[in-house]
Amino acid sequence: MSSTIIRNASRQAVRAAKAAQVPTSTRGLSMLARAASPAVASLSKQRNAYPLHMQSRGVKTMDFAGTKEVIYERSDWPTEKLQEYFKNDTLAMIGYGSQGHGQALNARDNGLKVIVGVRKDGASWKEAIEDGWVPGETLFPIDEAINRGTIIMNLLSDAAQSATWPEIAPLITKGKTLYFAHGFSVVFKDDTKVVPPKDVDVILVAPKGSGRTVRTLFKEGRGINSSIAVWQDVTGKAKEKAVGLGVAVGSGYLYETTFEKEVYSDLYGERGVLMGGIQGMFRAQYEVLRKNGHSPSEAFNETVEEATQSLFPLIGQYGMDYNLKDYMYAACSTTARRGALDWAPIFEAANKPVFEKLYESVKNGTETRKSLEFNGRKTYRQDLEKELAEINDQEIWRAGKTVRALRPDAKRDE
Ligand SMILES: NC(=O)C1=CN([C@@H]2O[C@H](COP(=O)(O)OP(=O)(O)OC[C@H]3O[C@@H](n4cnc5c(N)ncnc54)[C@H](OP(=O)(O)O)[C@@H]3O)[C@@H](O)[C@H]2O)C=CC1
Ligand SMILES: CC[C@](O)(C(C)=O)C(=O)O
Ligand SMILES: [Mg+2]
Ligand SMILES: [Mg+2]
Repeated sequence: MSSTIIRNASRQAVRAAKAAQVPTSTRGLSMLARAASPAVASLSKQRNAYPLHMQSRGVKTMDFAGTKEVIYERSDWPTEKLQEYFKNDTLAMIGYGSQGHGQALNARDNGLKVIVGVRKDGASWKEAIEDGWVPGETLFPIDEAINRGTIIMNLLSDAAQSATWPEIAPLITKGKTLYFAHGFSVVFKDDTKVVPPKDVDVILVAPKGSGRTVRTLFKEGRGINSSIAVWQDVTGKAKEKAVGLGVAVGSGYLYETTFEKEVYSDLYGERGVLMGGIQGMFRAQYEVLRKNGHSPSEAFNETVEEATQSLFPLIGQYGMDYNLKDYMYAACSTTARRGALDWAPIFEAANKPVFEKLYESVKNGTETRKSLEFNGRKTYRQDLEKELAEINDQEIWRAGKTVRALRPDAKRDE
């Protein structure tokens, strides 16, 4: 059974490598094979089952649809090397939201010295204690954590990074490293006023997934993909540190970018297909079905449930590769294929102007200013919760709750 899975994944990886014009003997196969089959990834972890040619061997240049890019892999940074490299460092995780939590716990589990810094009266302080951080030992108020740290990981909310900068900036003294998970604060410095001191390395590791996923993938022995970038390299080691820290916080592989490219693409993606776009598209389709007399369950199933349970995972595993039997199009009927091929360009044309507008709004700082204003309010948590509760209360998501409860594997605590 396992050898069949590996053989199939290997074939898929070879095909994918050919499509990407990468020689099949290169080290990219491990990543391609893992993308092709999570089953193989888990088998590999359990039994070290990868054939040699599929094992990952670190930094490499790969061909992404005709463009060569450098990527870094966890295999270049085994735990012993991480621990040795950062043996004189204290990672001060400032902020304990979704990312702070995931990255701090992963780095701690990788054997690095990590402390957490958050405000004492906030929700994060309590959450950190629940996760085993000890006040006075590994959990401190923000200023004290920065004083104790050598690598200052500023993972406060983007708005809080701006609001707290006047107090934080003087504490970022020569010899420390300033680390972000987003390009927001320094790229939009005219709005945020975050200008790092000239004598410290400034780096970024931006996981391309939620902090919760950063943690769960790490615990499963897998790894998120992250972007890395350098804003300021004083020591000549900034990039190396970024890669090492990227691995320490749970990345499986890392792509090199710039602070600007990271923040533009990130703000754009989350407002677009990843969150805002998909939410809007789901709702529009659902509402039209309902207006035409379809029941809530039918409208939900045909819009969200089938997408998340069946078709999107196929895209995740195989993309749209027509060579593979299980890719999304091949797995659907010829009737569906015909209709989808006809309608895809119509949706593309309708959406393109919206995406153009969105990109412009990101690049000219409008999105940043809105975020700073809203998330900078004292009442930001309550204000957000109120709006999110309104979404929860929309019929589509109430119907979804019942649909999910019917899944045979459903957790019954919703
Ligand atoms: N969420 C994600 O998965 C991703 C996030 N990022 C980036 O990582 C960084 C952190 O994001 P995320 O983890 O989502 O955290 P949030 O944006 O949810 O921020 C939460 C943290 O900010 C603190 N905070 C908020 N306001 C203040 C304030 N005025 N003073 C002091 N502390 C404050 C909160 O503390 P308290 O509990 O005390 O309010 C909490 O610890 C951001 O740069 C974000 O863009 C990057 C990739 C993905
Ligand atoms: C998609 C949202 C995100 O950009 C992320 C999880 O990557 C974020 O800012 O949370
Ligand atoms: Mg993101
Ligand atoms: Mg983001």
